[in-house]
Amino acid sequence: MSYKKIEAYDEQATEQLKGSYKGIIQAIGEDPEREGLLKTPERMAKAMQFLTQGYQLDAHEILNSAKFAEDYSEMVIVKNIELYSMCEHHLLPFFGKAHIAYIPNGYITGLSKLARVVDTFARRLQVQERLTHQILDAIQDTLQPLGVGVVIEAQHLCMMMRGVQKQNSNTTTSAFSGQFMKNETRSEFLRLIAADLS
Ligand SMILES: Nc1nc2c(ncn2[C@@H]2O[C@H](COP(=O)(O)OP(=O)(O)OP(=O)(O)O)[C@@H](O)[C@H]2O)c(=O)[nH]1
Ligand SMILES: [Zn+2]
Repeated sequence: MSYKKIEAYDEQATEQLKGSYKGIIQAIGEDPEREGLLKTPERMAKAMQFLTQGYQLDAHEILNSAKFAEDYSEMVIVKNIELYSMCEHHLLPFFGKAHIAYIPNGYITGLSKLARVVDTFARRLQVQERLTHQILDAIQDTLQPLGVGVVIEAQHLCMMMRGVQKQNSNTTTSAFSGQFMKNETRSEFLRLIAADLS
């Protein structure tokens, strides 16, 4: 596998994040020197690097690493790909499911690579709309299929734990290209994932 995976944490980033998180712990009135919190800045530093590892990943490389010539031109759908991301406004998680479809045009990709592309863009500071488009663009640019459809449904903790405090709101975003601009193709995709949409 040629693309980069996070296997070791960056020492400089870890040190910088540790210092910042210690400051945050102090600023909220806690004592970073008490036993339970001693290792917390380091844990947080590593957790944050894990949650933002998408910046180290290249979606084009991922898709190209398993791009196969294949004479299949029906819709390929991978649905219910779970995702965890972080809203760029509050750095609180949003999480849900992505559904991806494409119609090959001479090339297919490894199915797991579609899920990896979701993680590549989800593990960054995001808004759901941009996440949806970035996934679509990466697949469209790399495989140049006849069309791509991406639907994401997610719940945003910044709307649940704080702020407006709505526990049941679900946000759905979608992006379509090529054949999916046609009503018939788009409807087929939406019908095939409908059972999983809430
Ligand atoms: N469009 C979009 N908005 C988002 C996303 N994640 C969070 N938000 C919203 O970003 C907005 C930021 O609004 P601001 O008024 O600047 O922030 P705020 O004062 O914390 O807003 P409240 O959440 O309403 O308390 C909020 O309405 C959030 O619900 C996202 O993925 N897409
Ligand atoms: Zn937010």
